[in-house]
Amino acid sequence: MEGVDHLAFERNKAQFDVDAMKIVWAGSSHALEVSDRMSRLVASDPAFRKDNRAMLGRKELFKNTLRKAAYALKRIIELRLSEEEASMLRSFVDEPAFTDLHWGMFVPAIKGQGTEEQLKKWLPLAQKMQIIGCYAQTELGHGSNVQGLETTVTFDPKTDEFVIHSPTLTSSKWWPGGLGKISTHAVVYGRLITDGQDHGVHGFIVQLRSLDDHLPLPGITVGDIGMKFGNGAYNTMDNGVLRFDHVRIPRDQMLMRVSRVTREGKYVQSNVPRQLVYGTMVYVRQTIVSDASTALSRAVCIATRYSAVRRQFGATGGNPESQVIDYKTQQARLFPLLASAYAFRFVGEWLKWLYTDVMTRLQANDFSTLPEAHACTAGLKSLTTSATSDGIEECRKLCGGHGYLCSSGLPELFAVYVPTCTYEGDNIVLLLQVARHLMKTISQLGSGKKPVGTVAYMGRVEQLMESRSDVQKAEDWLNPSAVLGAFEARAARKSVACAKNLSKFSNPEEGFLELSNDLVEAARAHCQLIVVSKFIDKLQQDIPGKGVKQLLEVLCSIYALFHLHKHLGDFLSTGCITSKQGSLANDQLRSLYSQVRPNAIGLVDAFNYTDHYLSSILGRYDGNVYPKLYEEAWKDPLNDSVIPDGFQEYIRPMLKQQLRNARL
Ligand SMILES: CCCCC/C=C\C/C=C\C/C=C\CC/C=C/C(=O)SCCNC(=O)CCNC(=O)[C@H](O)C(C)(C)COP(=O)(O)OP(=O)(O)OC[C@H]1O[C@@H](n2cnc3c(N)ncnc32)[C@H](O)[C@@H]1OP(=O)(O)O
Ligand SMILES: Cc1cc2nc3c(=O)[nH]c(=O)nc-3n(C[C@H](O)[C@H](O)[C@H](O)COP(=O)(O)OP(=O)(O)OC[C@H]3O[C@@H](n4cnc5c(N)ncnc54)[C@H](O)[C@@H]3O)c2cc1C
Repeated sequence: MEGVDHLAFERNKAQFDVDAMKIVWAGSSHALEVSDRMSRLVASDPAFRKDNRAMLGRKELFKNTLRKAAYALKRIIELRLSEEEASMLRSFVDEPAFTDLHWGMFVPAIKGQGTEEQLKKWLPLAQKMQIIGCYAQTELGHGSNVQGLETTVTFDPKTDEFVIHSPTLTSSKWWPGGLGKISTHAVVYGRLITDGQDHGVHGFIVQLRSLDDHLPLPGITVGDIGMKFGNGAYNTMDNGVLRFDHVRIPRDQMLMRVSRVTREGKYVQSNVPRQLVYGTMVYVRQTIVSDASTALSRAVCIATRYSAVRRQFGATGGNPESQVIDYKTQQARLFPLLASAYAFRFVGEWLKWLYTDVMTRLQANDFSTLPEAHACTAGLKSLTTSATSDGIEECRKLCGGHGYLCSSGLPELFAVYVPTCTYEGDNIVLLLQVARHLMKTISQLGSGKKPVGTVAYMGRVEQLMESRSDVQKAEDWLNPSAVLGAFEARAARKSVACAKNLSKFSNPEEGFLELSNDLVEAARAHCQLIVVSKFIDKLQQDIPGKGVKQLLEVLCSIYALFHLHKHLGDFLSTGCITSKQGSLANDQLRSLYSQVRPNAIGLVDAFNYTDHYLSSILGRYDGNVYPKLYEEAWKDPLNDSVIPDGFQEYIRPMLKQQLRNARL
C-alpha cells in the first residue's frame, strides 16, 4: 500500500507539539531549517544513493565514495553553500570518507597549532581543497601512548630543514584515515630532535604525494592497511600506512604555535601549555559527543517505528496481535535509549559551549579551564560512544530477526560506529584521564583550592559523604534535586574511596595501576552525573511548544532513574540511598515508560530524519515494512538467476553421487 501512512494512528496519539520538539532537537529554528533543506537535497539526488553499499567489492565501493566526494564539492560550489550548509550536506551524504579527516582534523590541526603566517599559507589551500590532508599520529606500535611515538623529526641546521624518518617497523604510521590512497598532505606527529636533544612529540605539515601525478614523493612509502570490520561500512575510508626514509621538509612546516625551532636550531617554547599539541583531539572528542546523539537517535528511530509496526501474540476476539512496543520489556529496553539520545544531544550542546569558551580564553592566554575541557571531552566521549555502540546493538535485537538484515540499516550503522570507542582515544584510557583529574581535585581540597566547573560538587564533599536521600514515595524521584543529590553523593563517594585507597600506596603510580578498575568506575559515575546535571540545566531554559518541556522532563527522569536502577549496587553500597528508595525509583520508571508510550513515534519523528538518511526498511516513515522487505529480498544478486553460480559445478555432482551411493 504505497503512499499510506501505516503509523498515522500512532502519530495521532502524540500529546506534544512535534514541530516545536524538532527545533529543540536541532538546536534552533535556523539549524532545523538548514538541516532539513540539506537532508532533502541529498535525499532527492540519485547521485547520493547508498542502498547498495553492502553488495559492493572494496574497489568499487571506494571509487563510489570518491565520486560522491567530488560531486558533493561540485554541488557545494554550484549552490554557493555556506560553511555550515556544506558541512551539513557532507554529513547527510553519510559515508565515511577522506573528507572527514581533511575537514575534521587536518584543517583544525593547522588552525589550532599553526602560527598566523602558517594559517595564511596553508588554510586557503586546504579550504579550496587544492591540497587534501589527513592526521597522521598513530603508529603500528603506539596509539594510546602518544609520548611513545617513534617517528623522528631531526633538525638539520646546515640546510634549515627537518629530516623525517621511520627508524623501526613499529614507527610506521598506521590507521590515519584518508592517508592510504588520497591525501596529498598530512599533519605528521613525531619526536622533535635538535642538536641531539629529544623535545617530545610535535606536529609537522608534510607533503606526501605529488600534486601533478599523485605519486608518493621520494622517500615515502604509503598504502592502505586493508579491509576493516563489516562489509561496506568503514571500508569507504582509506586508512593508511606510511613510512619515511629521511624525508626533508622546510623548517617552516613545523606547526609552531606551541613551540618553535629557530634558524640556528634553538628550541623555543611559547607561553602556551605543551598539551595544546593534543588540541585537535580535544576538538574532535567534543564533536564526537554530539555525533553520538545522532547515531543513537538513528538506531532508536528505526527500532521505535518498527516496534510500533511489529505485532506478536495477544490476538483476542478478532483483534490483531499486540504491537511489540506495548510490551513492558520492550519499553524498558527502548525508552532509556530514546532518553539517552536526547540526553547526549543536550550534553553535546553544553560541551560545544564549554569548548568555545576554552578557545576564547586561550586567545587571551587564560589556560585555567584547559584541564576541565580535557577531562570533560575525554570522559563524555568515552561515556557516550560506549553507550551508543551498545545502544545500536540493543536496537538491532529489539527488531528481532529482521534487525539482522542489512536492509534494516542497523548492521552498517553498528559497523561504522563501533570504532568510535577506540579512535580519538580508547574509551578506557580516556576514563583513566578523567580519574586522574578527579584524584588531583581531591588531593587539592585541603590546600583551599576551590574546585570549579563540573567538579564543583567536590567542594561539598564532606556534606556529600554524610547525605542521605529523603525520597519517601515514587514521585519524589521526579524532583531534580533528589536525583542530583543521589548522583553527586555516589560520584563523590566513589572518588573519595579511590583516593583513600590510593593514599595507602607509597608509590602513587603503582597505586593508580593497581586500582585502575575502581578509578574507571569512579570516572564513569562522575561522567553520568555530568550528563544528568546538564539535562536538568537544559530544562531550566524557556522551552516553548505544547507539552514539549513536560515530555523532556519525563525523558530526563528516565535517563537518571534508569542509570540509578542499572547501577543500584553503587548507590546502595555507597549508602546514598536505601533499598526501599531503589525500588521506588523502579516503580517510578514504569510509570514514566507509560507516559512516553503514546508519544514514542512523535519523539523519534522530531529527529526529522529522511528515509534516505535512515536507510532502513524497518525505520521507514510510513511504516510500510513488509511489502518493502519482500521487494528488497528479490534485489539480492543471488536472486538474479534461479539456479546460482556454483550449483552445477559443485552441488549437482555431489547430489548425483549421493543418490548413486544410496542406490548401491
Ligand atoms: C552509515 C555511515 C555513517 C557515516 C559516519 C560518518 C563519519 C564518521 C567518520 C569519521 C570520523 C572521523 C575521524 C575519526 C578519525 C580518528 C582519528 C584518531 O583517532 S587520531 C588519534 C587519536 N589518538 C588518541 O586519542 C590518543 C590517546 N592518547 C592521548 O590522548 C594521550 O596520550 C593521553 C592518554 C592523554 C596521555 O598523554 P600524556 O602526554 O602521556 O599525558 P599524561 O597522562 O602524562 O598527562 C600529562 C598532563 O597532560 C594533561 N593532558 C593530557 N591530554 C590532554 C589534552 N588533550 N588536553 C589538555 N591536557 C591534557 C593530563 O591531564 C596531565 O595533566 P596534569 O599534569 O595531571 O595536570
Ligand atoms: C577506524 C579507525 C580510524 C582511525 N583513524 C585515525 C586517524 O585518522 N589518525 C590517527 O592518527 N589515528 C587513527 N586511528 C588510531 C586510533 O586513534 C587508535 O587506534 C586509538 O587511539 C587506540 O590506540 P591503540 O590502537 O594503540 O590501542 P591500544 O592502546 O593498544 O589498546 C589496546 C588495549 O589496551 C588497553 N590499554 C592501553 N593503554 C592502557 C592503559 N594505560 N591502561 C589500561 N588499559 C590500557 C586499551 O583499553 C585496549 O583495551 C584510528 C583507529 C581506528 C580504529
